[in-house]
Amino acid sequence: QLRGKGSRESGLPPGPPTLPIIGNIHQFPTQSAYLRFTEWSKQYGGIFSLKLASQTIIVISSPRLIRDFMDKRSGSMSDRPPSRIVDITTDGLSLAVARSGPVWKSLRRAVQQLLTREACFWHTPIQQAEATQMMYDLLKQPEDFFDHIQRQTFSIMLSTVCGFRSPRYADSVASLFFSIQHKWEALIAPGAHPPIDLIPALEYIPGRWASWKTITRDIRKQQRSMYFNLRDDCERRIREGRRNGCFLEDIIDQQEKLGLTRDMVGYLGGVCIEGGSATTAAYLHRFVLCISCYPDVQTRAQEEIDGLIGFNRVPTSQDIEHLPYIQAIIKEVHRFYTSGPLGIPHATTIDETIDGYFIPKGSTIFMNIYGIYHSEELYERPEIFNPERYLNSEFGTKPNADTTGLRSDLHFGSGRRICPGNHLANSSIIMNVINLLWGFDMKIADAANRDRHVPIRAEDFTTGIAIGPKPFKCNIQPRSEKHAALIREAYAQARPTLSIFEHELTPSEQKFVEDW
Ligand code: HEM
Repeated sequence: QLRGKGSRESGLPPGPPTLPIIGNIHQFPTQSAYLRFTEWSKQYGGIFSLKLASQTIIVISSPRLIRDFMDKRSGSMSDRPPSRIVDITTDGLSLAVARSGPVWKSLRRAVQQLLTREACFWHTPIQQAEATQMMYDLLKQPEDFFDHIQRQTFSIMLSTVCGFRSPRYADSVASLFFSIQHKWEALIAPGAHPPIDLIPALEYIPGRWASWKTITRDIRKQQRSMYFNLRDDCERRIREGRRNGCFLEDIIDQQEKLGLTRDMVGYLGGVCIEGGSATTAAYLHRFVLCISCYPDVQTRAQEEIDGLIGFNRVPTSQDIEHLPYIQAIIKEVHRFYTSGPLGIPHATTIDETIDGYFIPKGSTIFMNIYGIYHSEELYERPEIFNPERYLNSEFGTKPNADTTGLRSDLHFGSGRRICPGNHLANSSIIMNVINLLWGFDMKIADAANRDRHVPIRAEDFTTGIAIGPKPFKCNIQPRSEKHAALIREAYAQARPTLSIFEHELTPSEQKFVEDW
């Protein structure tokens, strides 16, 4: 039975040499797999394979192959790899990591109602009001910018999905959510836990020698408690005749038609909050990092925005149409260090061939977004944060680069699994980027790094499926007293919109809102 195990079958794409039985297990990175995958892609090309015992892994780092294989043949490319850890934690009910099949289909159909471009239009007022509170938070406690960003992205999702908000970060449901989410993402990242899917016997090792068991059990308990409580609150409000038009109310109304169980409804709310909070927060953290480490970019962006808006009003997201350099910054932050460098892995449901290679049914497919965004064949000095590249060409690529298949939203994934939250994410990003550049000067607080261009250092980033910078210090100050006054005024005007979602605040949150 063991004969041939671990070796690369003929017809598979090339890849690093394998060892008998284990294949490439010994070389598989336990963290930041995107960096190793990118090195291998330089050696083995736009498609390469790895063997983890009998399991086949395919890594695609070519935009053309992503288009031809993952987008065009999405029907057979939209499964997720089986994962015992995911099953134990979520019972297979978490949309983002669920296997394709009737459960995923029902969940995906339901989530799309919340996230169409038209539906997102209705979420704009709360997004705008939350972005305004964040500017106000930064006036009051600039040193806590990292938490203010997380609070904001979480609170937007909580309001749209569950109909109430989280006005502060410390000791709140927002901070609890992020602590669970960071553990969850780190647990399911490629290579982060023992290979129990390949060696099922590992599951029988007693818990005291297998820390993943305790972590998995804790995350399951914490996620279910949070997500099911949010669902229960919503059901209670419906029973008491106190609807407020949130997404979960619609879902509960249509539960039968959509084929959802109560557990699925709970996980649906939870996965929207998961999908929308950490990724967008990580983007904004990266934005602040890049913009504060590249002061010349910040100055140029502020000149552009001052020329359009001046100092007599706060910006709105519609201004973005007239701000080409800031549009370029938004794209460059995605390219420079994308939130999900390998996306979420897909899996094939039938045997496939591509470019003459054989891809067996059940292969795990990684889309190496980081590798594409850092390809020297596509980008001039990809390791430098340089928004100007997007003023010179649509995709920011160098002259004569082969851009076949490249698209500007690769960071949202591919095919039928493509991120359904892209419209919501884009509008939050635009609002916050414009606000921050208009209202604040951002400088990296570490004297050694000030005014020096940041290198990309993986060790400064979290590890997990979605990554962002680890907490860092940044001096954030309003650009003038006039800006600060306009922010205070805008916050006062945003209060009525925010208060629509404040019907269930705890007494201490209520006091916070009154005193803030
Ligand atoms: C900057 C922000 C965001 C980034 C970079 C991002 C990126 C991604 C990526 C790469 C995937 C995997 C796609 C694939 O498998 O091919 C994904 C899936 C998903 N995202 Fe996002 N996302 C963001 C914001 C959001 C928001 C605001 C929501 C709102 C609810 C959301 C909800 C989801 C869900 C539910 C899935 C799973 C889809 C499925 O498996 O069918 N994301 N996202």
